[in-house]
Amino acid sequence: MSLFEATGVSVRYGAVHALDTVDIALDPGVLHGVIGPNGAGKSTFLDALSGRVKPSAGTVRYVGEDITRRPPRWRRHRGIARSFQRTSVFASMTVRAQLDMVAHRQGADDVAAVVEALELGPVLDRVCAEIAYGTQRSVDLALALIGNPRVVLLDEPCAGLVADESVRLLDHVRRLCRERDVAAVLVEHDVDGVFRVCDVITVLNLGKVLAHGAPAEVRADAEVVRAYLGSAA
Ligand SMILES: Nc1ncnc2c1ncn2[C@@H]1O[C@H](COP(=O)(O)OP(=O)(O)OP(=O)(O)O)[C@@H](O)[C@H]1O
Repeated sequence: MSLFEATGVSVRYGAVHALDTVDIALDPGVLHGVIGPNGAGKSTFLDALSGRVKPSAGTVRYVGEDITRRPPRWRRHRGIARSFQRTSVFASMTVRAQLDMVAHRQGADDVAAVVEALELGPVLDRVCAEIAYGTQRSVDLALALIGNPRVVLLDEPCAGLVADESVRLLDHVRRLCRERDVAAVLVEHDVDGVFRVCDVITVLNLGKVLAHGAPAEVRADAEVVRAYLGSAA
């Protein structure tokens, strides 16, 4: 049994099958990439895993318990954290105030450790609107890591970053996943980054799993190359 398992998860928006019988199994210390073209269902999948949308079919289990109908707040308190595609940072608050606010809500006391891990010490007393966008994305990641979650779901943490900022953030994600023994999902358009840092990759296309496996295996998959990677492979 894996720490976190989704089986046969489907999500419909009216007539649209955003997700069609998708499975995933997450284990501690393993970074699991989810890639696919626009509209493939990646964000919807994270929404279903984090409780933001209710699947029309399928089951989500955490430590063996069926949590399919549990809301996001319940999941966050029990160690399933999510970051969002758009930054969730409050522009007018200092970095420290935001981290403290989330720690208070979670009853957590690990702010100092998270600050150290993401090298946020120098910006702690700065207002978020005034720090570099790349650092704001690190603050986002820090907010998700407070309270020592066992599962972390990351929705495009590198959106809007330049290449070397992306490399740095993904290196952080990989290191934190290993060091903290976190089971992580990384949804990301930076395909090269995903192939570089992830241990296992699921490719979605039109709401279905197109391929699943180790990075080298997925990169060589003819269907994946045809539907998604094209000449970039
Ligand atoms: N709230 C919604 N109402 C109706 N349709 C939706 C809704 N959210 C998503 N969809 C549709 O579901 C499908 C999957 O969308 P989703 O945003 O999950 O894809 P994605 O892979 O995350 O795309 P992107 O890479 O562009 O972020 C798309 O066809 C999208 O138009």
